[in-house]
Amino acid sequence: MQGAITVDSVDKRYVGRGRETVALDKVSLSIEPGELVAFVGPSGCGKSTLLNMIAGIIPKTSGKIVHNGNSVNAINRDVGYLTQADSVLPWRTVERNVGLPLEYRGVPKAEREKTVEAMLELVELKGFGKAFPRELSGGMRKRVALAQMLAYGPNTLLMDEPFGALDAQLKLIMQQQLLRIWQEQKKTIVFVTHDLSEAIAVASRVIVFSGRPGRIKHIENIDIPYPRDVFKVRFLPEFEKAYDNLWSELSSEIGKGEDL
Ligand SMILES: Nc1ncnc2c1ncn2[C@@H]1O[C@H](COP(=O)(O)OP(=O)(O)OP(=O)(O)O)[C@@H](O)[C@H]1O
Repeated sequence: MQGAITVDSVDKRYVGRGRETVALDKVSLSIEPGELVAFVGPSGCGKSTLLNMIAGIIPKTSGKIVHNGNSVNAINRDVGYLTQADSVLPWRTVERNVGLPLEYRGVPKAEREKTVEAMLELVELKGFGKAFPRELSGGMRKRVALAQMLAYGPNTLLMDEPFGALDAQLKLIMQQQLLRIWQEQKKTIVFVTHDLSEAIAVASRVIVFSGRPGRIKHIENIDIPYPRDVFKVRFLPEFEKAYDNLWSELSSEIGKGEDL
C-alpha cells in the first residue's frame, strides 16, 4: 500500500571502538497510508536511528521494515527526509534549491520549472524563487527545504525535529502549514519531536519510546478531529488529557540510558 510502513521486530546494535550500543530492541509498529504519526522519547532512545532505517540509510541488525509494500534493504527513494539541519544550499537561489532533486533525476528544464513553481505556491513562497537563502527568515528557509523535499513527489515524509531550531511563534506557523500540506497532498508523515505540545497538535497518534534501548512504551491516540488550528487545540480538554498521559509515560523514562 502506498505510504504504509510496517516495522517488525527491529533491533539495532551499533558496534564501534570495542563498545556495543543497543539503540533499539524489538520495535514493531504499523503506520497507515496517509497517517501523521509523531515519535517522542528521551534523548538517545533511537528515534533518529529508526527514521534512518526506514529511509534505508543505515542497516537493521535484525527484523524487517516494509514501505509501500517493499522490503527496505537499501536507500529508500520513496521517502522524503527532512532534518533539523536543512539541506538548503546558500549559493543557489530558492528555485534552484527546490529544483535540485529534479536536476539529479534528469527531469527536463521545462517540467522542472513547472514543478518548482507549484511547490513554491504550496509552501506560500510564490515570488521568492529568485531570492537567495540568506535573504530569507528561518521559517522561509524551512519552507524552501520542505518544497525541495516535496518536489520529487515522495508519498512518505520523514521529519526529524524539523522545527526544533525555530522560535515558538514560527513553530506554530510551520505546524499549521505542515497540516495544510499534509491534508492537501495526502502524505504519510513520521515526525520526530522533543516537544509534546507539537506532537499532540499535529499527530493522530503519538508513539512514546522508552529510554535506551528504545522500545515502544505507549501509543496515545489523539482524538482531536482535523482540520486543526494548532494554536486553539491547546485549550481543548482532549489536548490536556493527552498531555497528562504522555507526560506520565515519558517523565519516568527521562535519564534512563541517556547520553548525558
Ligand atoms: N553511528 C553510530 N555509532 C554508534 N552509536 C550510535 C551511532 N548513531 C547513534 N548511536 C547511538 O545510538 C543511540 C540512539 O541514537 P539516536 O540518534 O537514534 O537517538 P535519538 O532518540 O534520535 O536521540 P536524540 O533525541 O538525542 O536525537 C544513542 O545512544 C547514540 O549514541
